[in-house]
Amino acid sequence: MSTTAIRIEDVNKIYKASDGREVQALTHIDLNVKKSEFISIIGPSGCGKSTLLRILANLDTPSSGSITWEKSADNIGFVFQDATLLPWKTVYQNAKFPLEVKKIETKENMENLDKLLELAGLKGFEKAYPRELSGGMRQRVAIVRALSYNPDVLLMDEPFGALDALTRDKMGIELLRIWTETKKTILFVTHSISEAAFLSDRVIVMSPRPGKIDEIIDINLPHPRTVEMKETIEFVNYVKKLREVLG
Ligand SMILES: Nc1ncnc2c1ncn2[C@@H]1O[C@H](COP(=O)(O)OP(=O)(O)OP(=O)(O)O)[C@@H](O)[C@H]1O
Repeated sequence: MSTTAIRIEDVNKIYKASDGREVQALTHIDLNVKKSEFISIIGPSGCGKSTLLRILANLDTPSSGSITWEKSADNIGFVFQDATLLPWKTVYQNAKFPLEVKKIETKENMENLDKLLELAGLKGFEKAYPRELSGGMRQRVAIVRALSYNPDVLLMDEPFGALDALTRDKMGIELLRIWTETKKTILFVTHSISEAAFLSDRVIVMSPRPGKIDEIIDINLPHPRTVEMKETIEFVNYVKKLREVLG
């Protein structure tokens, strides 16, 4: 039986806009995220996807409701749309930066970092600088960096949004490979219905603001997932269903 990694209960978020107006960004969000589950979150612009991720990352607080972590709320990795690498540091230095900051450059962590760089196809590029990398490679460094301290949960906010369609497809496959190897719990925000269907165990569909969960769709496609699967009736039907729910 799968255990719960994060329990989100009746989370609401109201922002105070600069003109004094109140903006209800999230309303009654209830969700049990299972351990090692891949969840995507889709919904129209402004429905609160990033807000939910920011609250989970402890970068913001809910106005009401609660979030309960199976382990520690500190044990999370965050990947944003832009890789946000430090331009003056090499691939290796960027990837190990959190270990340096947290002062946990142990033998085990350094070995794990080497494994992750290999898994992400970055072996041989350790000494390269971000400006010498493609967008996809930069994003892979950001993913390795987020995984370097072995977080249980990875929060990803449109991580492939700035990539071209082909690179984006490849990155999806890479991410699934890393996910299968590392068994992380992943929450993944995307604007792409097809990407959500392809990557996920479950897709959370949110309604327009004030964001609430409209529907949760289980994606029962086998693993490992391949690009060819996108041509199957099952996959096309999932995409159709998600599009219908989004309205
Ligand atoms: N710091 C803030 N102060 C006031 N309002 C905010 C703040 N952050 C977000 N909002 C509002 O909350 C709502 C949800 O924003 P959020 O960025 O979470 O949406 P989103 O679904 O991630 O959007 P997108 O898909 O466009 O990235 C929006 O109406 C936004 O204007």
